[in-house]
Formats: sequence, structure tokens, C-alpha cells
Amino acid sequence: MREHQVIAEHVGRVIDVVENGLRLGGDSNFDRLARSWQRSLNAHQVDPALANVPRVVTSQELREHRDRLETFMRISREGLDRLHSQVLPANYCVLLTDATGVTLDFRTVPGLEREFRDEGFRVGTCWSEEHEGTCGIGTSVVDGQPTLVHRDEHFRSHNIGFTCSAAPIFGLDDQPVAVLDASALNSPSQRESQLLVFRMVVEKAQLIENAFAYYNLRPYWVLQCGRLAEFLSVQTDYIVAFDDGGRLVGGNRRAKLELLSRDGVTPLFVHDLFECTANDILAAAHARPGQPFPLRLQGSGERIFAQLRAPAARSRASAPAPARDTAMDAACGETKVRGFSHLALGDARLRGNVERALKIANRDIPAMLLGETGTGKEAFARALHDYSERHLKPFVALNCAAIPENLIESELFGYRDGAFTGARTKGARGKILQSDGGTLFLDEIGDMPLQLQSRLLRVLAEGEVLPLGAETATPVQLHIICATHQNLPELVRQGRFREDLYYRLNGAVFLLPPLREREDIGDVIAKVLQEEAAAMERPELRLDSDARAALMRHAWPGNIRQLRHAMRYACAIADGNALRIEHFPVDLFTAPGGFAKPAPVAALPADSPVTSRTPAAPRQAPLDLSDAEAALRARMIEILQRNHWQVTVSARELGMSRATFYRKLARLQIVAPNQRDAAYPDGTPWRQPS
Ligand SMILES: Nc1ncnc2c1ncn2[C@@H]1O[C@H](COP(=O)(O)OP(=O)(O)OP(=O)(O)O)[C@@H](O)[C@H]1O
Repeated sequence: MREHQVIAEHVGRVIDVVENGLRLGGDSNFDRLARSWQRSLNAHQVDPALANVPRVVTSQELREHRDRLETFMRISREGLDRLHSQVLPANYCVLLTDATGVTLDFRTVPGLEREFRDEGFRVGTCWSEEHEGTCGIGTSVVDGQPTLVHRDEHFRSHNIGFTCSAAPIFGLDDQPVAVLDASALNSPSQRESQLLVFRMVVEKAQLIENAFAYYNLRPYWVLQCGRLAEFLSVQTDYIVAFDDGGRLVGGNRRAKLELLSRDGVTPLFVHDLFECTANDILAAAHARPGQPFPLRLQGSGERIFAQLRAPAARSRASAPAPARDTAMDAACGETKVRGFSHLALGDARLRGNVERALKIANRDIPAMLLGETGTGKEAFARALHDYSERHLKPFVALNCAAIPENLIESELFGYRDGAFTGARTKGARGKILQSDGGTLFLDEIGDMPLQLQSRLLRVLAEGEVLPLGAETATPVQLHIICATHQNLPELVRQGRFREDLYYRLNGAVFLLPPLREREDIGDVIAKVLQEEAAAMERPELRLDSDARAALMRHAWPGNIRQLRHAMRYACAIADGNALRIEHFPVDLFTAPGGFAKPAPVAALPADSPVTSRTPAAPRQAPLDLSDAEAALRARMIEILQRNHWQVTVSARELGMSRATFYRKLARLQIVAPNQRDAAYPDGTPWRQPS
């Protein structure tokens, strides 16, 4: 009788809350529970008066539920046992359910086994909100939050004597995997009496979640981070994982919330998150094995401590790339990372490029890199190769503009013994075959002669190469990344570049921004200084504020390469630790146009006579140049004049090789005074003005 009355009162309260808007309690937790009551009644149509025990799945169903989470259950066992030993003295049982609410694992209270079982606390019982209405487990899954449901806050009258503290456990994909719960059949009526148990449940759920994240991130480098070095080995705040390329691949929930999505920006690489690169971290861990080391967060500069765990043993095929002789690799001893991590990537356009590049790295999609000279096309291509599955195979580069046309063919396709006069007696494999299975980087593809374009197209179509003088073709696995500063569609229009080859090569196009337009020009300057100073073993070198401001304002027609050369020069010249303006090449800041964007070609006095003080090529037909080409042309003319038309000095100043410089002279129709009958070293005659 009394029981009927209790049920009737409970049902009346449910109706008051759900239908009449009565509040369950004073704070927002109660509003959450009230929303759950609404769902229970309206959406799930659970009867609040029902007093039967919860549904138990069949043993076959239970096996299936357990099989799906076999590894997780193994990992969670320790957390379950720890919680159980803490709450057992107060007569709490402990449950682990999957995300559907089915109890997979259970720890009872000795002496009360029967009582718990009779009330439904056993393996196989389903505690979903759909079946039970509001309850700790079911409501935690729906809300994605830890939930305390105390006595008559439960929805179904069968459950209104229990107290349940539950916390969801999430996987790396941010979906709930399981729920941990501690429940008692009887408890004091005050809700506050449960807060301690509730806290314990939340902590143990966190522990299990971290252990599961740690397990799932085992193929990667894993940083365990915390605010106190002394606590690191016992409590991890953040877990952050990165791959061999220094790319951030995941972390625990707290790291995702607090580190990996700060201010709506998702850091892509280790150096986006910390004030150091992945290489630096490997070096620090290498230097102090098993010891915590400090890291500073980008932006805030806040210091946290970390320990590094190496990836679980992997097959040889996916081991990190072999060493290359960069200053940073050398600093890392035996441990190497590969990919983009050594490049400055603070510019949004560049980061967009990298994000796309990572997606196509292991697809059969050729990449085409566009950008002015020195913008880092080759560096990008190499990083893409290093990141890809091809990284253990060769990266072979050929600059089509740097070698004479008549040698490109043999360089590219190779030749058989004695194929032509002057050939090495043993023949040569050629760049295409050298790159078999790896990457062939064709720089300045726009300068490839038409006839060779046809041959290259054939190799791409047929997957085999016929070296000069050979009778049989050799199969080759060719993956091309090409680069150019030229307007290829325009070259196609002019008939200077094969349209079919163009479409074959432009699978994914990446436009690398010029240095002067990069948002992160300050970072690039700092990085180049750091690298050049380290190479000269003068890490203490710093830029003074004037020099830094001048470098930031400079137009940099030769982009990062020009910056690197200027910085190298300054590092060599400076006696003290401060790099000042006067340490940089003398004309860098004093030359007209040095600070501003180079003048467009239209601004040049195109019809004035050629003298050592005025621009060259005055009487030529108007050139069809892109803005970048026009700017480069103006800059080259200005530098040539100042250097009395000495090509070697001018090329160096622009950060270009001599061969590239000559090709650009020809392409941009820059003609020196008194040189009209001269020829380029590769035999190309100076173009006579029309
Ligand atoms: N993102 C970057 N961060 C730091 N340094 C970079 C970056 N990209 C390129 N560099 C540096 O800039 C210099 C020029 O790079 P690279 O040779 O790749 O340019 P490029 O565009 O291929 O030049 P070119 O068109 O003349 O062949 C190199 O010293 C390289 O290390």
C-alpha cells in the first residue's frame, strides 16, 4: 500500500515537472535532469510507474557487446578495480557499460550479491535512457557529461531508491565508448552525501579514457604533459601525439579542449602548439631519457612539462626516414623526424597548402608547385616526399632551367653504354629511373624543351622508360612533383608547353606565396637567422630592432633564398652578437625599391636608351608578363645596373644560380649594353630587340 503511494507521488511529480514546468531543484544540474525526464516521457515513452527490474540482454547478445569492446575492457579493468576498492566499504557496486547502456563488467558488494542482483545490478542489464528513463548511465551517454542521479531523481519508480554516479568515457573520435558507474541500493537522503563518490567516478573514468587514448595512439610519438614535473609520472593532464613528420595526430579530451583547439585555431604541427619543433622534442627526450622536460606553449608562453614515448615497434617499411644532413637533424642524434616540421608554416595560405598536401601525399596524384623563385618550392616538394609512404625511396631533383637543353634528355632518360660521343662508357640510368618508386622533382618544368615533353608524357602513359641508345624499355614507377614560376596555361596557349602534359602534371596545384606577402614573415626571418647562426656556431646572434624592421619591409624578389643569403652574410660579418643594418649586403636596404614592392614593368622607362643607369631592353616588343615576372624583371635590371652588368654578382645578390639567372635574362628579354651579339653559356643567343 505504502509502495503504491510512493509510486503515485513519484508519477505526480513527473507530471508536474514534465507537463507543468515545475523545477526539480535549484541549479542547472536539475534542469539537465528535468530535460532528461522530458525525453524519458515524451521521446522514449517510458512509464514512470513501472516497477519491474531492468531488461537483461541474452548471453549471446552480451557476448557480442563484449566482443566489440574486448581491448577496451582489458584496459579498463584496472580502473574498475581501483574504484571498486575505494567505494566498496560504503556498499557501492561498480559497473562498466558500453555506450548502449549494456553492462559489460560488474563488481558487486560481498554479502549483498543477491540484493544487487535482484535489483538488476549484474552483467547484461541495460541501463539506457531509452529503456530506463533518467538514470546515471543512460543520461551520461545522452548528455555526454558525468551525471549524479540520486534516489527520486530517477525516472522509473523501480530505481527511485538507488543512488548512481556515472561518467562517460570517450574514444579518440570524441564519441562515447563506455560509462563507468558506482551505485548503492541505499543512501542518505541528502544529495551532497554523494559528491565524493561522484568525484571518484569522474576521476577513474578519466584515468581509463587516458589509458585508452594512450593505447590507441601507440603508433605515434606520444607526449604526456602536465603542469608539474613531479606529478607527470602519476597524473597526466594532456596527451598529445604526433607523427614522424611532426604533424599533430590526436590527444586526450583535455588536450583537445585546452590545447588543440585554442581560439578556434587548430594547430597542425608540433611547432604550432609549442615554441619548438618535433625535432627539438626528440632531441630533448634523447638527452634526458625518461625524464620530464619543459615545453612552452605557443602564444601564451606558458611552461608545461612533458615526457615522450616512442611509437610502438613498427615494420621497417614505416620506420622514420634515413638521416639528412640538416643542422637540426644533426642535433637529434639517431632520432629523426620527417616531413614539413622544419619549415616555417605560420602563413595561412601555406598552411592550407600543407593540409591539402598531406591528404594527397599517398595518392597517385601529381603535384604542381607554383611560386616565385626562392619561395620554397623544392623544400615543399621534399617535405611532401618525406611525409609520403615513398620516403624510403629516392627523392631526385632536376632543374630543367639549370642545365643546357641538349643535356636534359640524357639527364632525364639516361643512356646506354656508348650511346653518344662523350657519354660515360658505362652509361647512366637517368633521373627518371633513379627516382623509381620515389619522387622525381622537375623544377622549372616550363623550361623543358617540347620534344622532351613528348617523351616524358610517353613515360607517364606507358610506365616505362627507354634510355638513349637502348633497345628495350625499363618499367618505372614514376611519381612527379613539378614546379615553375611561369604561367603554364599561357605557355600552353603560346604552344610552348604541351597541353596534355600540363593536364597530366597538374593533379594538385599549390601556390606558394612570395615572402613579402607572407603573414609569418617575422617567423621566417627568425627561423632563417636561427638556422644560419647555428650553422656558424653563433647561436647567440640576434637582430636589432632596426634591422628586423628593415628585413620585414623588404620586397625580397629572391624570397627565402635571398633572405638566407643576406642573413648568412650578416652572420659572417657581424663581430658582436647584434645583427644591425650595416651588417647586411650594402645595397639591400639602400637600393631604390629595396623597401618597397618592385616597380611593375609598366613603370619602367621602356623606350629610354640603354645606359649603365637606365633599364635595359628598351626597344623590344611589349612582353606579356605576369605581375610577378614584371616585378622580377624590374628588380633584375636594377641590380644589374648597380653591379655594372656583372651576372655572377647580380645572380648571387638575388639568391639565384647563374644558370637560372641567365635563363631569366633570356625569358624576360633583358639585354645588356654592348652585349647584343653575345650568347648565354648554354648557347642561347641574346635576343635581338625587334
Ligand atoms: N617554409 C620555409 N621555412 C623556412 N625556410 C624555407 C621555407 N621554404 C623554403 N625555405 C628555404 O628557402 C630557400 C629556397 O628554397 P627552395 O630552393 O625550395 O626554393 P624554390 O622555390 O625551389 O627556388 P627556385 O624557384 O629558385 O628553384 C632554401 O634555403 C629553403 O631551405
